[in-house]
Amino acid sequence: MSTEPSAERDLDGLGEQATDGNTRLTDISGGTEGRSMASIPEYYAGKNVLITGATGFMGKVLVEKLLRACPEVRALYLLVRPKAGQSMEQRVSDMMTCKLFDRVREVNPDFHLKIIPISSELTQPGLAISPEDVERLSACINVVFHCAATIRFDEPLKHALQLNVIATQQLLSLAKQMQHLEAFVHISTAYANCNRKHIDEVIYPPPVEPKKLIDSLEWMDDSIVRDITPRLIGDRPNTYTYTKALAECVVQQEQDKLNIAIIRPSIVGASWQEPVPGWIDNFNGPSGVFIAAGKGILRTMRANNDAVADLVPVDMVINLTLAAGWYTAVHRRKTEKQKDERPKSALVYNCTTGGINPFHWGQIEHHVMSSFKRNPLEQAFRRPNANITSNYLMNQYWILVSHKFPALIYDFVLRLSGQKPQMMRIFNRLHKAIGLLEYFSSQDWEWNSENMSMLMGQLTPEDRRTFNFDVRQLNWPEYIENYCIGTKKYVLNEDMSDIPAARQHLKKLRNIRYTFNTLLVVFIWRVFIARSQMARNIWYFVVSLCFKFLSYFRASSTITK
Ligand SMILES: CCCCCCCCCCCCCCCC(=O)SCCNC(=O)CCNC(=O)[C@H](O)C(C)(C)COP(=O)(O)OP(=O)(O)OC[C@H]1O[C@@H](n2cnc3c(N)ncnc32)[C@H](O)[C@@H]1OP(=O)(O)O
Ligand SMILES: NC(=O)C1=CN([C@@H]2O[C@H](COP(=O)(O)OP(=O)(O)OC[C@H]3O[C@@H](n4cnc5c(N)ncnc54)[C@H](OP(=O)(O)O)[C@@H]3O)[C@@H](O)[C@H]2O)C=CC1
Repeated sequence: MSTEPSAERDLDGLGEQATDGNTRLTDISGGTEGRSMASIPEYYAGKNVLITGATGFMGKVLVEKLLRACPEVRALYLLVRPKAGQSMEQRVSDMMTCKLFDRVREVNPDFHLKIIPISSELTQPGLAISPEDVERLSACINVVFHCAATIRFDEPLKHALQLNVIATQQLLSLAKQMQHLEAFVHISTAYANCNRKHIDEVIYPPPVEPKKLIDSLEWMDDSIVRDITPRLIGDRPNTYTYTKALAECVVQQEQDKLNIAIIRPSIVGASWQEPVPGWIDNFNGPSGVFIAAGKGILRTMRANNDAVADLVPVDMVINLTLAAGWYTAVHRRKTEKQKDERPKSALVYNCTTGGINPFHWGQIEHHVMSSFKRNPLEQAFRRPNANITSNYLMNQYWILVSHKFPALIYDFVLRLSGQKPQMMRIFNRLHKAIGLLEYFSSQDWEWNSENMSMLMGQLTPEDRRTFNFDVRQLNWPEYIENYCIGTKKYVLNEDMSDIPAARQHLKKLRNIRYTFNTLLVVFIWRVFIARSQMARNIWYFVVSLCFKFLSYFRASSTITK
């Protein structure tokens, strides 16, 4: 149960209203309401759903799962912006041809008819939605899933604030105009409060009142904002976690007007089972690190072997999100009797694995390496052999020896053959990226995830299977193997039939390394031993010592026989 001391029973006994205004689920598995509720697919049948961030990693999985597992859903309205010379219609139709949608395409080839793209640029006033579309959405939307955000760790504060906080505020205003809205589900991050070691399923007081910050940054130019950013974000590592914390506060401010759920996933990784094991489409978080290690580029990284790696598969996060949407709407919808009641306060779901089924960075390293040795990536730079260490000096040493030195040699060879040097540039980008991730891999956090467990207790056995987010069932070695294969298949678009050739390539690299090491020894021998009398004397001394030891052990083993 919650660690917060002052909680009083909620009206229907299903939740606890704490004095901080946050609500936590109590044990309701025996409650009658859960049993009388419609199942998840029944609930979404005939509903109009609005999704932001649908072109992103999690948004795509959400759209796919909703279409596949809730085939009676009426329509999905996706807020999408035109990008890179493509219209929003073109982007959405490209998205639907992606492999991710193969399964739903098999079952319902006309699934695209349920998708209605709405042009929207979230950083613009009114989200740049046309008045006709606003009217349309206000009249028909029943559930909102807000996934859009900038997840870049190095985003300038003004932009991160604009997208993660102000856009959320504007979406909430739009939601308040929706006459038939039953649930508003906001996707946050488990790291929004990473300045704390123990994180409950509550919304913590924000580092600053969002409105005050928005007003003050409005008149400042970018260079001033850049200068004061470190002071503002304080003990948070980046503008991403800082603005996501502010966004939670903005959402909380509307909790008396809307039925709200907040989902806080930790590090979202490739899919566990659905629609296919290992589906992933980006380099964010650990995926880029795994690929760099699999390519043999990354050899060292600062991480704590014993710290919990709080990875959570994307399909589990989406299953929880859909279940939370259902629960928020069904449990919190005002009944005839409760017509005048205000919605209850927002429920927060920490969607994490570490407290229930922990796995550590050291184990991840081991399984990633062995998986890429079994299923190598094409054209690896070196044989995969990355080591993580929490020792700063050790890491710096290996960066010099295993990153910079080989990059220099490689670029030298490229220059000699008339090509443009590139390896040092790649390493510089890699160092920047892993530098931003190290904060998360060098320490661990404790999340209370009771609302997640309690929500599971509310599902029918059938829903529990279809919308499975039981992280106890995760078999980590198998998951990591599929994750690595997924990066190969879906991010790098490599063919699995090329694995024998990739293995041959690794053998070639191993032979090159043996040859290189032998040549190095011969070189050292020639330069230092063969040319200097003192080095020769030391060498003979060491060799004779070895012989003496050897004959001593031989003699002692003969005596014992
Ligand atoms: C074995 C060892 C085990 C230990 C393993 C430890 C792992 C320890 C993980 C901790 C993880 C914590 C996660 C916190 C949990 C959250 O809350 S989730 C939010 C997670 N957010 C992120 O991960 C975002 C982090 N990324 C960034 O902030 C920025 O991308 C970086 C790292 C600053 C790099 O910025 P940049 O230099 O501007 O580069 P960017 O344009 O992003 O991409 C670089 C290149 O990557 C490629 N690329 C990037 N994205 C894509 C894409 N979607 N498709 C194709 N190519 C792409 C492209 O080649 C691109 O280059 P070009 O397009 O220019 O040719
Ligand atoms: N990935 C992770 O590990 C984690 C993610 N989260 C949260 O989950 C949510 C989804 O993350 P994820 O899917 O990984 O992120 P992605 O970066 O993959 O997707 C972000 C989405 O937001 C949209 N978007 C960004 N800027 C705008 C804009 N100005 N106007 C309209 N749409 C915009 C993007 O659209 P476009 O395609 O046009 O750029 C894209 O659809 C986020 O809220 C994130 O904070 C939480 C914890 C971990």
